[in-house]
Amino acid sequence: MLTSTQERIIEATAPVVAEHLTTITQHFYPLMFERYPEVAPLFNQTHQATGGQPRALASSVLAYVQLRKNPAQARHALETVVNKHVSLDIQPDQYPIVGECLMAAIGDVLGEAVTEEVADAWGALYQELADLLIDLESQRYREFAEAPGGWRGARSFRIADIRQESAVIRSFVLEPEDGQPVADFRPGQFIGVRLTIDDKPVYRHYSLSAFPNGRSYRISIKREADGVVSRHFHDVLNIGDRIELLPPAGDLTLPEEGHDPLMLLSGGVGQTPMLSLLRQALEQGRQVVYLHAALDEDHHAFGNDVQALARDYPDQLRVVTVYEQADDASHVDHIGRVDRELIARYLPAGAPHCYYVGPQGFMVAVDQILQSLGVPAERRHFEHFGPSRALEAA
Ligand SMILES: NC(=O)C1=CN([C@@H]2O[C@H](COP(=O)(O)OP(=O)(O)OC[C@H]3O[C@@H](n4cnc5c(N)ncnc54)[C@H](O)[C@@H]3O)[C@@H](O)[C@H]2O)C=CC1
Repeated sequence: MLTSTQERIIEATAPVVAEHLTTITQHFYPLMFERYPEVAPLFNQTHQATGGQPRALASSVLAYVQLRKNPAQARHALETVVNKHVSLDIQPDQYPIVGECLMAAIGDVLGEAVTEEVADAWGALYQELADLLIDLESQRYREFAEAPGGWRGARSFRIADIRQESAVIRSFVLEPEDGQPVADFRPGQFIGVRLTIDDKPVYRHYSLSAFPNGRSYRISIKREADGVVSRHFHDVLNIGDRIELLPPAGDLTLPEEGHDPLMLLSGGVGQTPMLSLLRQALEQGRQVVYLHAALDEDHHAFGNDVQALARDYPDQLRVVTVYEQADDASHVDHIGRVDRELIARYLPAGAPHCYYVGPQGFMVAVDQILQSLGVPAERRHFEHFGPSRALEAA
């Protein structure tokens, strides 16, 4: 609980902190990595270079400052952060490190404006936020550990199978070394992966690309030319190699039951969370349009898996395939990029929920088109693979 003096100080200084928050968070990360190099592997360094991570932290802090008086809304706003933390197995003892470095960064950026009282109020606010996150995360760790096939922390898996799905995407089937069952996840969720590369630990999370089966998990990874971990998966790891998995998490999920029609739209490797969402939606008896956009035929992954579902659910599933480039239009529904006319043609009647994942430009385009077609925000669901950001044109 903040004292009334602390509350007053937060209110008075929030606008100036908000104004400088991105500068503060940009300063914060290098400062933290210098003081505590052991936490650096928890952060994808590419997202530092692009500024995505500092922007995401700034917007979470801002959202919390604005919503903290309404606990339900504050918890909802922090859901994405909690999911990322769970998939990295973030623990309570890491919060004081962030708190200390964030306060130091605020002091460095705002200078003399940060009196002892101001620092004390913001320190208390950080502690309130940290306590809430620790509480939400420990609940999630407990629930997963108690589920049949669940665990706490890292569990050791072996690569049981590898399959090339397209020119750039490869699937890895992961089975636990202990031979015991693995817990179900919610279709659409991702899982934390911990590996050692050049003797250093690295963490990532990847969408689970196959439906829960109790025995194994599957992730499907695009090889990125400058991606340290994706190149390691593609170029170094083989069947039989060991990796560690952290709990699954993520809120791009369907309610347990539902009958509203769905439109799922994916671009490129954004199809990974869609595959299990699609199957779940069909099992729920929903009408589904699944639109997938790929660069071309060589980059089109999982085409056979989706066609198999279309055969199993002929009355429920409509598959729409879009290639940016193709010589022959006979086996695609559209050549080029998604546009308003295309989406309008396939958008299910009624009040559909729409889920979309793809490169930023794809998601921005889809979001704007759906909005213009009258799909309200609460029926538009999307997820960023890296730090969250607004769907604004780059
Ligand atoms: N939700 C997320 O955060 C995701 C991020 N990505 C990232 O995006 C990058 C590219 O991913 P790839 O799988 O190689 O995609 P890609 O380059 O193979 O493109 C996939 C599809 O998206 C379409 N597309 C791309 N930009 C578009 C735009 N501005 N408007 C409309 N359609 C557009 C392309 O025409 C193509 O059909 C990668 O770095 C990847 O990590 C990819 C998928 C999901």
